[in-house]
Amino acid sequence: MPAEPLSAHDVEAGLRELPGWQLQGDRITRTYRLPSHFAAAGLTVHVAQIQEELNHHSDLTLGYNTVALAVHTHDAGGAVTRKDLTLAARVEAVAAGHGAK
Ligand SMILES: C[C@H](O)[C@H](O)[C@H]1CNC2=NC(N)=NC(=O)C2=N1
Repeated sequence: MPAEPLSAHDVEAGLRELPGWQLQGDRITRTYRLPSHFAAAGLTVHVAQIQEELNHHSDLTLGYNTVALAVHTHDAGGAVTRKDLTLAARVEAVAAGHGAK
């Protein structure tokens, strides 16, 4: 079933439950800071695993000690959908375990 675009109100409500996530343009975004490059690489792999499980993929960027995500739903014309908020929540649930701030 195609994901439906969320209203601006629903996006804002969803982001209130996701500390550090924000709406930038037509994507929700978050940059995590990690204690080391290796920890950042580990979180990147973990996020990739979650994304494959959900079949929903962010633009995922590994920096020196950062992991940045930017996501919207291509199948919804680039709008933010529930799938994006679900991915964000799944990443939030594991990030601290990698030492992410
Ligand atoms: C065919 C495959 O199911 C689709 O292309 C999936 C893959 N990952 C995706 N990721 C995102 N962000 N949006 C999508 O619409 C999407 N669709």
